[in-house]
Amino acid sequence: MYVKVCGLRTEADVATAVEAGADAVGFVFAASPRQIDIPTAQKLIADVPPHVLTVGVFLEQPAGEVRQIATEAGVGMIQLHGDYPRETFAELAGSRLMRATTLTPETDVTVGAYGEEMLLLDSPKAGSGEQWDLTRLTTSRPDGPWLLAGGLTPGNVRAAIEAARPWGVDVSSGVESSRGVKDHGLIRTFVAEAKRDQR
Ligand SMILES: O=C(O)c1ccccc1NCC(=O)[C@H](O)[C@H](O)COP(=O)(O)O
Repeated sequence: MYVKVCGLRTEADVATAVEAGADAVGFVFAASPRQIDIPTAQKLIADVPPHVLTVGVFLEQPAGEVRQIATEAGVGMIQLHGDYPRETFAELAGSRLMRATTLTPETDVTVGAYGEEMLLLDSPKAGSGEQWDLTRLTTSRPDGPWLLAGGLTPGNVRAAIEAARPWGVDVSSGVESSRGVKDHGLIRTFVAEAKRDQR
């Protein structure tokens, strides 16, 4: 099970996620209590070993701004939230991309449909800690490298994996003690639970 821990803001957050066995770590550049600036991101990313993917998170920011921040910060992948058209993905081609979207009857759930390498199915309010109805996956479900997000916690991630059978999971709110503040014990428990029976 691929595990991404998102919204990291401190060296201790990064060290904890890496030591816990996270496969990817996320840094938020969108307006958010979790937002970090480029110099901080550069410093944190320098501490991430090469086997762990670094992901920059953006929400409805223009492609030029996304490219500039991602390049300066040195992230390995760009995660795009919002109503980005295929043209924006084409503009950012050359970077590794993750398309973050909600699941509606109209959602194209084919991984790569927009040129992305990974797909993230999230709640309508990204980073809110709100869960969504996983039974919607019975009529339409992706295949390949797709991550489930939205209100996952150490306590519900196993059940969510069994219900949705994702390729990976992504968490932010569920491993925080308060909004934007990571709880290192929760990060360790979340990663262990998500990867349980698979090590
Ligand atoms: O975290 C934010 O504040 C945020 C703001 C704007 C766009 C995306 C944002 N976060 C994305 C993520 O952290 C994850 O990909 C995911 O949505 C986590 O959801 P949750 O575990 O429910 O917080």
